[in-house]
Amino acid sequence: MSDVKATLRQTAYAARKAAFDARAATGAVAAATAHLMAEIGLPAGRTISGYMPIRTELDPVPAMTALHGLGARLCVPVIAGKGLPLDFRAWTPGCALTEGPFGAMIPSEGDWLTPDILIVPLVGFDAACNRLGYGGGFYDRTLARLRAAGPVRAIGLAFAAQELPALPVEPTDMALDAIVTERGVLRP
Ligand SMILES: Nc1nc2c(c(=O)[nH]1)N(C=O)[C@@H](CNc1ccc(C(=O)N[C@@H](CCC(=O)O)C(=O)O)cc1)CN2
Ligand SMILES: Nc1ncnc2c1ncn2[C@@H]1O[C@H](COP(=O)(O)OP(=O)(O)OP(=O)(O)O)[C@@H](O)[C@H]1O
Repeated sequence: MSDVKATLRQTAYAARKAAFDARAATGAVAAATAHLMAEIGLPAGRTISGYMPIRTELDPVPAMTALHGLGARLCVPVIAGKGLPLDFRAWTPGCALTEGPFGAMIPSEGDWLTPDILIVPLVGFDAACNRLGYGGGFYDRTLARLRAAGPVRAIGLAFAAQELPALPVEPTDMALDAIVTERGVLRP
């Protein structure tokens, strides 16, 4: 299973890099941001997790900045430890950041929040909204914990080129509620 996923990861990385490199010409980030804002709906009073992009991930910061301006509380993931769910620390536009594990920036200080909407980074996805990440299982553990506690919406954000044929699904894999790309919104 992990071999199959590793091969799929390589395919999705290459596709993501090509889409990332072309993003200024395609306008993919602005288009995906607009679809994401529409999918989220009214942000006031919500606690929404975004992420600080690493490598060639689609940049969610324009959407996070807009959502903050519309009255949402924003937060970003912080790795608590191997095999543990993610924690989420409050983020505001321009807040002080330090480098966390794997190169993702994390807020230097701030409250720990529990998101009710998650904007989820990913390497690859399929038409059923299954998600392939970097292989740490962090979002699977996090979504399992959050969904056990109450309703949450997990929205993947990706370039359309990151779509793969049907992914192998393990019992611990948590599907997303929707995936937003520059082409629109995909639902399972
Ligand atoms: N922007 C962003 N922030 C995020 C995540 C993410 O996917 N994107 N995460 C989502 O979970 C967490 C970070 N998780 C990560 C887990 C593994 C690797 C990684 O590069 N893994 C290596 C293989 C494993 C290793 O070297 O030990 C790799 O892919 O080469 C990166 C991030 C929290 N913050
Ligand atoms: N809720 C869970 N409890 C225990 N182990 C889990 C859980 N969720 C995932 N795992 C384990 O984590 C490992 C990595 O999972 P997977 O390959 O699906 O990660 P990923 O979704 O690609 O990574 P990430 O979410 O960090 O980006 C697997 O061995 C899986 O069994």
